[in-house]
Amino acid sequence: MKTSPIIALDFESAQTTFEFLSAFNGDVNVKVGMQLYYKEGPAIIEKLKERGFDIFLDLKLHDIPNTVKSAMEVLAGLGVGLVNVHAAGGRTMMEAALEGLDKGTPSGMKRPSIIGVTQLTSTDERQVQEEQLIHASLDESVLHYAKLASVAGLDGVVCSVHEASIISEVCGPEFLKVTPGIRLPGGGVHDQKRVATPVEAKKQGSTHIVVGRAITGASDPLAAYEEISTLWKGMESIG
Ligand SMILES: O=C(O)c1cc(=O)[nH]c(=O)n1[C@@H]1O[C@H](COP(=O)(O)O)[C@@H](O)[C@H]1O
Repeated sequence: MKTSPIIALDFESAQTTFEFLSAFNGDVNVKVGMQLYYKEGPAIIEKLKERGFDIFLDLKLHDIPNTVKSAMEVLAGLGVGLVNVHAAGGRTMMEAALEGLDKGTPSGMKRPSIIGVTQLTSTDERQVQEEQLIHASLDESVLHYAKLASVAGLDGVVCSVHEASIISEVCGPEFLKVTPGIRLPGGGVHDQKRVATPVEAKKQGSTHIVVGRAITGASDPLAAYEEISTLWKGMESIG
């Protein structure tokens, strides 16, 4: 997947999605999540591919290994660039996901990259301790899941910007660190807990940023995208 920001297409239908995308060209990366995929099904992927977009299909699979393997076998045929699972599903489940992807990728096509969600960016320290009853810090939990994903053979993880640097140190700079929770300085945080700016994301070693409402909710989405993209890419030439 290109390193451009990934726009989260959290829209209710194909119609609103394509109205929004009419201002953008195929150079942007897009993310299709549960809402849009459950509404429109695989057809939305085909339509986005026709427009030339690279696609992150964010369905966050988490089930028994056999079910995840079979589902990944189906998703592998869609021609998306990136898919994900919850790392909390465990090593065997992640290995099964990878096996399903390998099996389902049509010959001549590249296997989609696969990443494990560590701790959602809407999760904070208290929830890890009290709700998940994990007797470790949030950072330790994220790193634990990143190591588990790495051992299972996954290409990377979803994490917040705040854990990207330690994950790079432990799992290597090539290991994907896809970071949502991106906001411009002073932007609304909404339901996110671990947020950061595009500049911070680059400094901390994120390989990709996922941006939804900071772009889709802006009065001028294209201008917001370009501002975020410039901040994100601008750092590349420095660092
Ligand atoms: O896997 C994801 O994409 C994801 C993981 C995570 O930990 N946090 C997270 O926000 N996301 C997704 O990233 C997007 C963030 O949207 P905004 O908060 O509007 O920028 C949403 O589509 C979420 O579903």
